[in-house]
Order: sequence, then C-alpha cells, then structure tokens
Amino acid sequence: TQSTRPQRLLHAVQKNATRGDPRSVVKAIDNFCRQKEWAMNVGDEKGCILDSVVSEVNPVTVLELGTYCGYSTVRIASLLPPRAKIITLEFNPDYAKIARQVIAWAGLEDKIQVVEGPSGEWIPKMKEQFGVKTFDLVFLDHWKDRYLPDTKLLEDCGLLRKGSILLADNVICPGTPDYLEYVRNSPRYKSQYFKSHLEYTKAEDGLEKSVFLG
Ligand SMILES: CCCNc1ncnc2c1ncn2[C@@H]1O[C@H](/C=C/CNC(=O)c2cc(-c3ccc(F)cc3)cc(O)c2O)[C@@H](O)[C@H]1O
Ligand SMILES: [Mg+2]
Repeated sequence: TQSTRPQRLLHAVQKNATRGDPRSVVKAIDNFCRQKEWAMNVGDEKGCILDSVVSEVNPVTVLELGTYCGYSTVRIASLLPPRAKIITLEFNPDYAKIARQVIAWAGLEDKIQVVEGPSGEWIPKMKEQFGVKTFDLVFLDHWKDRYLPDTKLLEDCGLLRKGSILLADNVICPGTPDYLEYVRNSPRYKSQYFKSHLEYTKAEDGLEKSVFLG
C-alpha cells in the first residue's frame, strides 16, 4: 500500500539522522522537505526565530497546539532546561503515531508528552490531568481558525499568567486574521510580528509573539 507523506518524512529521519541527536533530526526533516517533499513544518528560517524566543523565555512548561510530525516539538524540546516539559496536542492519531517515533529517534521522550485529541477538549483538563498551573510558552500551529478560540479558552481556564508568551505560526500564510486582530488590539497583550518566509519557500509568512499582561 502507498505510504503517506508523514511516513516518508519519518523514514527520512530514521535513514539520515543520528539517534539521540535532536538537531540532526531537525536537519534531516528540513533536507527532506527542501529536496523531496514540502511539508507544513515551521521549517528552518522561522525555526531560528522560534529557537531565539524559546531561549529568551527559558520556559519550564510549554504547550504546543498541533504536533503534526513533531518537527517543532523536537526543535523546542532540544532547547529546554533539564526539568522543563512540553505538552503537545495532536488530534489525528496517524500524525501522533509518526510524531512519537520522530520524538523517540531524537531521544526526547522524557521532555515531551504527546496528548491525542482536540485542543478544545484537552485545554480545560490541563490542570487536573497534567498538574499544570500555567504555561510559560504556548506555540500555536494547528488549524488557523482555532488560534483565537483556543487562546480565549486558555485565558478562561486560567492557564496564562502575567508574562506568558504566545508564539503563533502562519499569521500571514495561510493567515490568522481574527487572532492577529485580537492579540494586536487587546489591552491584555503586547504583540510583536517577526517577518519571515513560509517554510521552504520565498512566500512571506511570519510569527506573532504576544505577551499576556494578566
Ligand atoms: C479540533 C480542531 C482544533 N484542535 C486541534 N487539536 C489538536 N490538533 C489539531 C487541532 N487542529 C489541527 N490539529 C492538528 O494540527 C496540525 C494542523 C496544522 C494546520 N497547519 C496548516 O494548515 C499549515 C498550512 C501551511 C500552508 C501554507 C501555504 C500553503 F500553500 C499550504 C499550506 C503552512 C503551515 O505552517 C501550517 O501550519 C495537524 O497535525 C492536525 O491534525
Ligand atoms: Mg505552521
């Protein structure tokens, strides 16, 4: 039977990356997406901006919305301090399965918890199920029309504290207009746009970094 693109991406990791070396996993995926098949990973250019935000925030608890194949999950986790953790939500079981194998190849299982299911159901359970108080950093990279409702849900569930950082992918392409309008105009956020390019292309895209003011 025909393989899927995520399966071919995983095979590229297992063929070209060194077990236990997260940066080689990131490199292998970027090479696969540049040379073989485009895939919707945040990619190397926006990935460098992601790296700098993670390093600056030095988060202990991270939430990622939309794991896909685990590229950004591995990229973030490889920069976390020892006891820090990332919870990543993925509702497609086939993608979750691939992501777990990519994460295992990188040797980052201890820092990453892949939770299968829709964000709308899991966000309200974060405190009781995972003992999370608040998130220091949230990376939004799931369905673009869900960025705003899920941000409001995070606020309502008390999962953001003064200084929590939201970092959103694709605010230009495919675009998240309602989310951008909200974080740029709400008095509860201080927002900043990092101009870049759509992964592996010359099209414009960027990340929006928003600090929750409480
Ligand atoms: C109930 C739905 C909302 N809650 C959710 N909870 C958990 N996981 C969710 C999810 N929504 C979506 N997901 C998962 O996130 C991932 C979805 C990501 C959507 N991303 C995009 O559409 C995207 C698309 C592009 C893109 C850009 C230009 C273009 F021509 C074609 C594509 C680029 C990107 O960087 C992207 O991130 C999948 O793994 C999906 O299963
Ligand atoms: Mg994206």
